[in-house]
Amino acid sequence: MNAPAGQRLEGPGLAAHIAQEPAIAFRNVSKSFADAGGAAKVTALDALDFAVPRSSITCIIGRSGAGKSTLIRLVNGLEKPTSGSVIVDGTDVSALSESALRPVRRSIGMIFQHFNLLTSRTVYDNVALPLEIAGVNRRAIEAKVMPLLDLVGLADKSRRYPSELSGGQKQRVGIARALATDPKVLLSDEATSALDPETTRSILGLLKRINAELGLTVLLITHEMQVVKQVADRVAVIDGGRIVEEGDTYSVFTRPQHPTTRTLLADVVGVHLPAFVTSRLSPEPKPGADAVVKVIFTGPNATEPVLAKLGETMGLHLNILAGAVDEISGRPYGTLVVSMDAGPETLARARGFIHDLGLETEVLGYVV
Ligand SMILES: Nc1ncnc2c1ncn2[C@@H]1O[C@H](COP(=O)(O)OP(=O)(O)OP(=O)(O)O)[C@@H](O)[C@H]1O
Repeated sequence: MNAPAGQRLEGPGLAAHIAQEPAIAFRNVSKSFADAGGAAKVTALDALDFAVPRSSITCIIGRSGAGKSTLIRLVNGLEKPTSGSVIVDGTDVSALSESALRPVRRSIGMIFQHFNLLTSRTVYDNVALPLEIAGVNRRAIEAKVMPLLDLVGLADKSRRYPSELSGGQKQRVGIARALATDPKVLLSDEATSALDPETTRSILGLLKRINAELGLTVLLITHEMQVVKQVADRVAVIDGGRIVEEGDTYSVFTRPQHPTTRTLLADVVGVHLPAFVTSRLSPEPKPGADAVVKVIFTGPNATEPVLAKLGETMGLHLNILAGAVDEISGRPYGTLVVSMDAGPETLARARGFIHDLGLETEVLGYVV
């Protein structure tokens, strides 16, 4: 974003202006590779525009081969775009030479699926490594490394070697190392994919804490939708090298628009109907059939009093078929599937009654 014409920004105005700029911006970025035979081209990213807001935790999701790794590798300059520019914290990294990239890379931390720790170095020495490379003196390194090990909960393991640590502990070392050079941006390439669900939760908790305490921007790529649900403020869906949908995690997860998003999120959010219901479900109303209705609540309001009231007021017989309460980005999302013995008119009135109480409904079909 440029300063308004004729206006020079300084002091608080400049600070506010910088704060509004995204931490990372892809501007019309394309990236193609020669295929294995070298004859044809593979388009990994296709005129992609995308921005990662400052201090957000943003997740990129997409099918295998959609372009996720290429996108993240462009951020720290491991790849150069074929065209377009990649701006990180105000610097166009795509325009920099390898030597000019070196100091910029210090402001971009990265964590990996397989941790990438040096096995011959202790925990302390792994975290110290980027500082040694940057020429920081021994005393300053110590002043930096010990608080970082404290932050990630490994102060008592500083003299251990990676082989003596669990997967979660290794990733904590990876995070401490990534933070050693005070980055503005932390990139994560499937950093929890090799961890069990409980360890994943604790690593995500740590990333959230770091994001909140240090105001660090976190950009993650992952194929684990549970990770996105737990940690991301924002989510972007990449398909065929383009961002096809993006928004706050709650909106994207509860109202996915693009077919790829719908496919990726199928079975991730809300209830799953038992097979004995789905096998009998028909899309058209039939005489004597019950309507199967999904009732959705997105706030703290529960469905049960609503359904009790509905049954009482309209004299309907309701059967609960399935129900679940999810947490997406820290907010509850509840779904309850009921069948009701209602013809078209009564069904419309029942849905109106539920809507008036602030809940949403969707007719899934009809069962005899
Ligand atoms: N160095 C390369 N040489 C040739 N083709 C490449 C190269 N890197 C990526 N590609 C191709 O670019 C496309 C996008 O790859 P990318 O690795 O970015 O996808 P991805 O979404 O990260 O996939 P996955 O989830 O499987 O890791 C794929 O078709 C891939 O084969």
